[in-house]
Amino acid sequence: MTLPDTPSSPAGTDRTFQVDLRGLVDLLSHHLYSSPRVYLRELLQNAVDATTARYGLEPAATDGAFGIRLYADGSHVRVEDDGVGLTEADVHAFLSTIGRSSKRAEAIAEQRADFIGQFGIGLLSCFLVADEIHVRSRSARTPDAPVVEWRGRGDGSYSVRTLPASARPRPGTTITLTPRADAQEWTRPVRVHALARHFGSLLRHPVTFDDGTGGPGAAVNPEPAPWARAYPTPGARTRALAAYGEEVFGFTPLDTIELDLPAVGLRGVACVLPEAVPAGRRHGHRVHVKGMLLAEQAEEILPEWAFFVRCVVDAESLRPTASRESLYEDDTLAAVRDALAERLRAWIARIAASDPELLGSFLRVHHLAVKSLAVHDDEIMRMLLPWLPFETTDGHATLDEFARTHRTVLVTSSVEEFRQVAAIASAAGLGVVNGGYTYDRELVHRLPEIRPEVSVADLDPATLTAHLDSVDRETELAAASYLALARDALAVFDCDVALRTFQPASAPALLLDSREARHERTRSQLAREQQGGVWGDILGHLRQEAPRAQLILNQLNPLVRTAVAIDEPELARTSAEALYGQAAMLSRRPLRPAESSLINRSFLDLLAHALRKDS
Ligand SMILES: Nc1ncnc2c1ncn2[C@@H]1O[C@H](COP(=O)(O)OP(=O)(O)OP(=O)(O)O)[C@@H](O)[C@H]1O
Repeated sequence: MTLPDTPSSPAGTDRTFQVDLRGLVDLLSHHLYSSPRVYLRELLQNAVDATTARYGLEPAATDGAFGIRLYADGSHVRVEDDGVGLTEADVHAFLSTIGRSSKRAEAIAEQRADFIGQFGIGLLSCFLVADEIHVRSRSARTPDAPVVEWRGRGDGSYSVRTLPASARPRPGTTITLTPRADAQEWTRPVRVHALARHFGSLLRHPVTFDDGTGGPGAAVNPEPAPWARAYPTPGARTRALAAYGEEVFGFTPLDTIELDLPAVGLRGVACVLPEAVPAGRRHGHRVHVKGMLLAEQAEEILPEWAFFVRCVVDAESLRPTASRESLYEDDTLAAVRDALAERLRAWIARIAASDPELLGSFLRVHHLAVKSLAVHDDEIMRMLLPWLPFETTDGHATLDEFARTHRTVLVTSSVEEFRQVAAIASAAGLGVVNGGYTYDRELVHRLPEIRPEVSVADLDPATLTAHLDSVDRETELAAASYLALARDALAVFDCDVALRTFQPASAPALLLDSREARHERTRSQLAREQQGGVWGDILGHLRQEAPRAQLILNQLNPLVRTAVAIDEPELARTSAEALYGQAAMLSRRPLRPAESSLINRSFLDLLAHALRKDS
């Protein structure tokens, strides 16, 4: 491919980047901001920063001397502040230069941390709802500078003119937007008011809203944040925080935990969820920075295990990203996350020590979260392990209750193993805990650390078989030929067959089939299928001495007694297959195709036999 000849400029001529403003606004709206509504947050944020700068300039000014007024009458949206204002030079430098921000200027470097903005792009978000931004400003830093008017348009053009002092008698800035017809949704008075409340309810400078109908402006942030107010009693404080949590999140918290990290100027409240959430599903938290709502779904301020709370926090020193909808993952954020996690642990420790009723309700709902925490946290494990509920052969019980009746606690490694053995183990007087759920087995094994008198062991099929009573020699001999037939019929499943007595007598058979045994069977089956091939050799070499599955027939069961006495070989075989099928179904593990067809076949054979007998 040849490039067309283009008139080339002499080497080394410097040119200036051209910015396609429409393209840039499109980029912001589709990739940076989640919705056009952020225009109002950016306008408010600029007004707040300007007001903060004005207080910096006039530290003696009384609280509330400088405010922010918001108007929306359906045709215009206007934000007016008593902030530091702009001179004509400022307007050229900051308003007309994308990416430049007065808040990064060296002169105010020490104040930079006081501002929310820093990127110099926020104002562009106004183009999401309007084609033109109109700014009229008067500088408080240079009081005799003329009033300056700037009009910036979405096509990238702008104009600046100066006006006499009477055009804006006091320092500050007024920004007016004339919304496009397609943006009415975001600029209607009711919506503007709602957005102002949404983003600005915790702002520290007074903000009012006026819908142009002539009434007095409504306060957007009439009260300080609930944690910053004074209350007559600690109870009143707790109730107010819970009511705030309910207003923000829509649920009545089980409890509230006040958060206060002076080092980063963070305050807020964590609301304990009254209902369980699926493990690992993290809930977003509301993060305000310097009062401005930044993120509604921030996950990063708490560790993963803290999914039992939702927080509202307001921080001075967290850094927003450019979209201002999430936080920079920096050292401060990591330190905040650790410190907040510590607060939650302290709350758990406090209720564990002093509020058993609350602890009970908390663990009923959030035991999964606590288990995931206890696995990595020795202190929480020691404090709470005795109180945590587990599925056991005595039903749902805390480990403390369970260990009182079972000095040896057996634990299964899977839910299905527990299902297989629970009824029989419990009838044999064994105490078994279902260790198949996430964290449970690991936690049960740590019980002796806090209850040294208790021992914990893994329950394997052999342990259980050892607890089942053998039958007497005579019975064993009488059943020998049936057992041999049954072993032969079930050899394809690598399953041994034995006769024992165990309770409950209503259970005809028990299939002890550990996960390792099943893996081993799958492996040897593959090795057989691949015989001679490379894979067959490899799999053949991997043969392990894994336990075989065991079908244990219950001599106490009337059906089994009849079966072992059958002298018709075909029927005996079918009955063994049927007993295996029923025991496999009872274990509730997924059946293999060969097992399903065995169940079908044995059912039909037995049916045919029964019908033949009747006819
Ligand atoms: N209400 C205002 N009063 C005074 N100056 C303002 C006002 N609004 C905007 N400015 C000036 O315009 C500049 C650009 O504003 P813009 O919102 O685009 O960026 P920013 O606030 O500096 O940073 P960010 O992109 O993080 O919001 C500001 O740095 C500030 O100098």
